Amino acid sequence: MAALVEEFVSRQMELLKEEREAEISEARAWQEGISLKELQRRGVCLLKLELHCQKTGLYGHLLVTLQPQKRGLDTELPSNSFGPGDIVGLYEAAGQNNQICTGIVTRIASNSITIAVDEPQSNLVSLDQENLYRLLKLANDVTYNRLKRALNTLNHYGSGPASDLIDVLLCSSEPSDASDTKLLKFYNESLDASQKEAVCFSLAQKELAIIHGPPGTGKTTTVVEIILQAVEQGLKVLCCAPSNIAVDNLVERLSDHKVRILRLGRPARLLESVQHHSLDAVLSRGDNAQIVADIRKDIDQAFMKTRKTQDKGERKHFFNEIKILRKELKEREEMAMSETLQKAHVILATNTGASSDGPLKLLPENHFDLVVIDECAQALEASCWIPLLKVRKCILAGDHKQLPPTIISHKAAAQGLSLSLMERLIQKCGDRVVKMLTVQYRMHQAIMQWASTEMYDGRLSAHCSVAQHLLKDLPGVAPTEETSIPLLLIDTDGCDLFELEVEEEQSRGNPGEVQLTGLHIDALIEAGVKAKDVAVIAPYNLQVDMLRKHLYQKYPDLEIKSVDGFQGREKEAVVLSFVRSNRKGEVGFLAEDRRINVAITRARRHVAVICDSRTVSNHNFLKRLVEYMSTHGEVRTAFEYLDDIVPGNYTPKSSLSPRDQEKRLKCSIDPLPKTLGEKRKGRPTQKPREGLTECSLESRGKVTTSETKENENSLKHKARILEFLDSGEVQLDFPSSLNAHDRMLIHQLAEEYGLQHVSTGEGSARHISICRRDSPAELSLGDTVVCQPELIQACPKEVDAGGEERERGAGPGATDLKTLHMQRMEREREKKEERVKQSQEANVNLQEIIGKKEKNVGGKASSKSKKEIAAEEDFDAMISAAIKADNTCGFSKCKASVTTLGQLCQHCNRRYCLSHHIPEVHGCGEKAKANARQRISKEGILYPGSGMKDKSLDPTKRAHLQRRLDQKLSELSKQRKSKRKDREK
Ligand SMILES: Nc1ncnc2c1ncn2[C@@H]1O[C@H](COP(=O)(O)OP(=O)(O)OP(=O)(O)O)[C@@H](O)[C@H]1O
Ligand SMILES: [Zn+2]
Ligand SMILES: [Zn+2]
Repeated sequence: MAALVEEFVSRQMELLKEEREAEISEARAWQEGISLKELQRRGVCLLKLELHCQKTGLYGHLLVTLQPQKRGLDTELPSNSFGPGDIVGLYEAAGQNNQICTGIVTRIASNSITIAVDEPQSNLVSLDQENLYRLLKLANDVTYNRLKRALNTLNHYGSGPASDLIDVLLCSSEPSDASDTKLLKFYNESLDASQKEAVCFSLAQKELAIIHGPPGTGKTTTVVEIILQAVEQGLKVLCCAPSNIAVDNLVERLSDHKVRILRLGRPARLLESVQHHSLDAVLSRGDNAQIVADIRKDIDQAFMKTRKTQDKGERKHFFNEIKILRKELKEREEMAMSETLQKAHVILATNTGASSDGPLKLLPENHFDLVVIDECAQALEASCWIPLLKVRKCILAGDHKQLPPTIISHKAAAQGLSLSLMERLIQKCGDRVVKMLTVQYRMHQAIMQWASTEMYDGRLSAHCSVAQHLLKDLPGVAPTEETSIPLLLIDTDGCDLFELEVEEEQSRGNPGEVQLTGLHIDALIEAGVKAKDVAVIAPYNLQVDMLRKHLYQKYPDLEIKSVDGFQGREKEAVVLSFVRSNRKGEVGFLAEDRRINVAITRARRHVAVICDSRTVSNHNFLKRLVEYMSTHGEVRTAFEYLDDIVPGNYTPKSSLSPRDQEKRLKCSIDPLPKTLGEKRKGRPTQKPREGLTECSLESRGKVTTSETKENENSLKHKARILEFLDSGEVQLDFPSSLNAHDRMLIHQLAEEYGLQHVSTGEGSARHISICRRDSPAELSLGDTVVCQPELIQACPKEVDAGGEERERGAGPGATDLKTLHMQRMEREREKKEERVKQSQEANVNLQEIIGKKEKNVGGKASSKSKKEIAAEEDFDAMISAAIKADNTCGFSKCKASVTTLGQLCQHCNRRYCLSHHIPEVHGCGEKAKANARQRISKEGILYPGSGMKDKSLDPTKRAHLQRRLDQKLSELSKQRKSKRKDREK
């Protein structure tokens, strides 16, 4: 038996040593050969500090408060990573390495930092108001030493309270039979059956009970009930967790009840309900407090005197006085503290905070009856042994299907350091010691179901209060497409939104996904979701940084963090950027299933996953996630957003290799899925790639795209077309500034009304025109290609033979884009049908007029030409999307470029040069006035100019952006070239 313990201890020691060395060498590699200035920049050093004050704190520790040098301009400390509990070295600013003392940070504010100085009694520190000092963060070995001490104690454990427990936890000894469960009166009557069962079970067990609490199942609620019941039974409880936050969480929850609780260590949360129970606060309310305060004052005064006097003898006298005062102080404080500790029903601390070199040394060995460790699956096992050695029984709560403790050394982790006590015991003892909570109170059923199946044996169920809840049910949130679905997959497959390859960087970023994330967040916020209710989660720090840069300014309340930073938290909506997108199919960090589980299960009402399904599907677990999202949620392809994220990320025409161009061309010359009149035949004939595409095709039926903007635009275009039909004019030109989507809308509307439509002009001047079929003019403008009979003949086969013919020419990438495109078109068509139905209902009169027109128009247009034009147009749309800002002025006869200095008229949607952009100049005066009147009466705001809010950029800014864009494009194409070369080598 002793041998088993010894073996366990020596193994743990080895792994901890390994970890400690990794920690130190990481810190060293990081600080070596670096100037003090650079260290300050990295947040681990504070230069040029002056003494603000020194006081005597708890235990007679000297508390030194430092602040930035007043002479300097900064009254604030530079940004830094100092925090309470950090070990620091205090140095004189002059000279390289004269350390005065070490200490622990007790308080840090924006303009001051306080440290508690560890001083040997012989070397009393006295700092000088005139001097300058600096602080350097030191490697903290307090934790390591405490872990080692606990393991050593375990190794030589005699007959203390924990002997039986040690046998159960480490040796072959079986847990004893449980005592009879008593009928309990629950403090919290609303506990569900699985929670009540867990409470009764935990109390009845003799040595060990484990509560497995999957996300949102009320683990803490259950633990609180257990603690209350234990106190009711007269037990003294030591309650621990690996992090200060988790401890504070329990303190807060317990503080609502009539139990005496005491929080050791420094609370991380500043909540009154938490601070109130800290040891300092409790002591300061005690009987002894006044006396102790008096003594401290005496010490401080004696200190002042030592500084004033120059006389050596006198100084020595004062120092002696201080020593005596400190001794008295210490005795009185310990007495008060011991009393306080004895009186408490529940003492809470971090695992390492429960160490016997802290206040707990003041309690007798048998004081505690029960240790409860929350978030046990995230603690190093050695740290659990610190509290465990004090009791005969423990209750462990946590979820080993979420992330294990963070470990720096890969080797140590691989050899078992990341295996938590909880997980190890479940492996060892099995279900006999475990109760799982099975009702969850967080996630929509659809979000939960995935996690339940993948991680929790399908045992979870969603409480009815959350099972169907959606973002749109939140107050102030409008029902939009985004707020009405629990699951959304935005797939970048085939869109070339690759991850960044940063050399010598472990971390990864993906600018395309950053943009997509931004667009989706825009949609959520526009619908009324509050930024503070949204979490943006990425597995890589680089991506987190990039997302912050992109989003914080716009939405400061957004929380953007790594997965690990969100464990234990929840948000109404979660947007996940998976980052990885590469040809090799590497998923790296994502391969940790528990990380993905944590990420997804933070969400209450909505999860959006942005990923490259092709890359991430190389990992089976992720593949199943993608499949789940595809069958149970909505799938969009990033392709649908490309219009909006061009040109920063999308490869423009100019920088494509000829082959790529050809590929693009091929894949985009797909006819639109059989347009009007041939309903439901539009599905692509080619075989979709693997599961995903198939799933997304299946799920497409559920899609109810209703982006309000799109509708608005479509109504606008429709109105214009109706106007045109009424006007008796022959031809209607749409501005070349229209984006690809608008062109598609127009194309569809033209089809709907049996109008001829065609793209005219070259390059940037290209725009779409429509005309009547019966018109004698038949689009006879200059260089316009009308209906292009040659083109139809050039590739009749392609049009007729359908998918197979085209597939031959296009590579796999092309097939994907094609599929995506087909899906989009199918959706467009469905939407259009919906719109037609709506307008039929609402606009009977208008429809009658159109009906007459349509008769005149003569519906039999060449369907081939339609398809051909559509295909050509789609290609055109892609290119124009890539070089969006590219036009000439919309004023007839003006040839000025509007690429950099153009402005879009909101009324006619054309882009004009600076001399023609005023509505009155180019003929939109009336509309502008009407609009302004409307606006003024609606918003009560008067905008300058023609009464329209000018959303366009100011010209200089625009020019600047254009230049940056050009630079970026040429950079990208250079990069691509050099990469290709590398590959060829
Ligand atoms: N029996 C219950 N009836 C109603 N609501 C409950 C019940 N139990 C827990 N909840 C609610 O579920 C939410 C989560 O509870 P709690 O904080 O205890 O969960 P947890 O499991 O500790 O969370 P985590 O998964 O982050 O560890 C809380 O809002 C809580 O009020
Ligand atoms: Zn002009
Ligand atoms: Zn205009």
